[in-house]
Amino acid sequence: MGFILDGLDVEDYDRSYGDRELLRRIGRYFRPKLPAMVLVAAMIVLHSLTQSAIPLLISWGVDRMEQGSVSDIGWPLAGALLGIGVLAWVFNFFRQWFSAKVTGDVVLGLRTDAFDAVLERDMSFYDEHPSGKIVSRVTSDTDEFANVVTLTMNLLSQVLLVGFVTALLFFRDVQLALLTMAVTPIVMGTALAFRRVARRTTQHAQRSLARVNANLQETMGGISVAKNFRQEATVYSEFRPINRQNYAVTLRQGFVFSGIFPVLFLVAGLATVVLVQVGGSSVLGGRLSAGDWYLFLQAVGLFWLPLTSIAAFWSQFQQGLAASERVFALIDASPRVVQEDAQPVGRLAGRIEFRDLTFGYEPAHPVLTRFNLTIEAGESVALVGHTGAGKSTLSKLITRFYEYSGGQLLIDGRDIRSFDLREYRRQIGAVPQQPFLFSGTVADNIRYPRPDASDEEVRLAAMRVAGGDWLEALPDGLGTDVGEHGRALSMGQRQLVALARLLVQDPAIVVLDEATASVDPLTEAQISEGLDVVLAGRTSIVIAHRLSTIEHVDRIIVLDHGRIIEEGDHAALLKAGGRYCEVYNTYFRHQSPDYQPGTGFVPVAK
Ligand SMILES: Nc1ncnc2c1ncn2[C@@H]1O[C@H](COP(=O)(O)OP(=O)(O)OP(=O)(O)O)[C@@H](O)[C@H]1O
Repeated sequence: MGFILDGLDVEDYDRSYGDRELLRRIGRYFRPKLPAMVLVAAMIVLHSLTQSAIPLLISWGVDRMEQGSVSDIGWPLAGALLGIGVLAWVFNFFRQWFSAKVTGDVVLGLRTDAFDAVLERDMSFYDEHPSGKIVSRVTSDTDEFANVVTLTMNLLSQVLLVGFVTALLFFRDVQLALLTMAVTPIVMGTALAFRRVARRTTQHAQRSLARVNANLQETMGGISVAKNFRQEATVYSEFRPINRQNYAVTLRQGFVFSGIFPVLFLVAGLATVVLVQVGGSSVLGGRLSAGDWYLFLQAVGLFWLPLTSIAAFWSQFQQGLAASERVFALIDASPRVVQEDAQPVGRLAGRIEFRDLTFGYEPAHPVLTRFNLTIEAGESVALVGHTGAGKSTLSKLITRFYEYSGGQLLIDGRDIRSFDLREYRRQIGAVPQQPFLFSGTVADNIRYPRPDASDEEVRLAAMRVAGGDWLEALPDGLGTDVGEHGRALSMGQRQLVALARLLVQDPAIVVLDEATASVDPLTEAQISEGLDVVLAGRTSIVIAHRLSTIEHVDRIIVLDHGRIIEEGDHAALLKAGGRYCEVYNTYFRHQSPDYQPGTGFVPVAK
């Protein structure tokens, strides 16, 4: 069992809602659909009425035949049955049509809300939860919920049918009707007992599907790395147990679910046997007409099927509730980045001050402790330090992707928590090491931060980056399709697009993680030139990987284990012979144009 359930634990944002709370939430999505639902209800009533009229008509026919007048009623009876059959078909058609519309609209609403929630989540959420699992909540879980909505509509119709048939049975013969009813609690009781186990196995199945999705998503994302390192076998061996687990869990779910029907049908079959026996002797004893007996057997047939599906419905209903619970948990996941106010931001000058700031991805392991740093408006700062020193962490706090636990982060002297977050982020230009491009053209990507930017603005922005020479290397210039994730462009070209995109955004503060990937000297020169233009007049924090950057910034900050251990400009720091020289020797020395292997070390004072 251990293996089967490994890794299927709840996510930390999962929560349990009471059934009533869940139904109330679901009800909110149905409320706007009330008129369509009234129509569906009307169609359900009419359909159930016509369906229960059929055995009634036939039983009347049987009684008449018994009295020897078959030729009188043969054709009218056949005509009436055909008419009622056609009516039942029409009512059913409209019921299905309207209920498909209601279901579609409700799922549309739920999925939109789930997607909005996904967009709203903090970056920390994405660090902690694999994107495949999140995708699974937005897709499979909302689908699961849709199934339940359809089922609920069917159930309503079946409840009505059972209601009509029960009334009919009591009307014809109270004793036989009571006998039929006696079995009902057994059927319902079996279904209720089944309810718990069904819900649990379903949750496991949903979680294991989410694991499969997460694994697939990661594999697709890193397929080039896997192929590069010839790790296909490892990827496969990681996927195999997850896939096997999904198989085992789904099989178990199937086993549990398929268990209920044979049990319910057995109970129903035994009850029918009793009714045939008791009803048959009543007919022979003259207490019941052959038509009534026929009606009973037909009605019982009509009665059991809905009853068993009502009972089985419980488990499927639970399945849908579990799915909706997961979607609501995603929608309700509480944000960690909390703004205390939503003050208008205005145009920022860009002064940044970390004041006694404490932060850790996990509270128990702070990355920054009482950290202090002031960056003046318009200043360019390079962050250097060994891996894990805390460089990206500083940029993630400025972009407000993460919440800090102590101290203050002030922008232009104002608490970052007091800003309208959307407005604030519009003035922060963040460029990751590998700029992400969306499918579309180069122009679409440059326009991304401001969709209303004119073609001319886009062209000017592109021209300002290295004089626009880089566009000549693209087959269709600005109209070139960048492919999925920008794969049709070289890494250097993607960086140039990202720089032009920043110019269109026109942020007050730029946070840039320089690419480590080497590009050809021409593109390198174009990127350097582009950077000069983009960073001019803005506060810039560059996680520096290029020698040309550290040589040109106003100030270099050397970080180590979340502390500033040195700061100053390139020349002064080299002269000081401190920790900066170590970093220089490790990361930048070989980028010098006069570099010869094994030379260019700067002495480090002991
Ligand atoms: N999402 C995360 N969850 C948990 N810990 C993290 C996360 N991101 C970074 N850390 C930890 O925080 C510390 C600082 O990491 P950070 O990414 O800021 O370093 P860095 O100086 O930018 O390193 P690099 O040059 O390798 O990008 C490291 O110990 C790292 O392991």
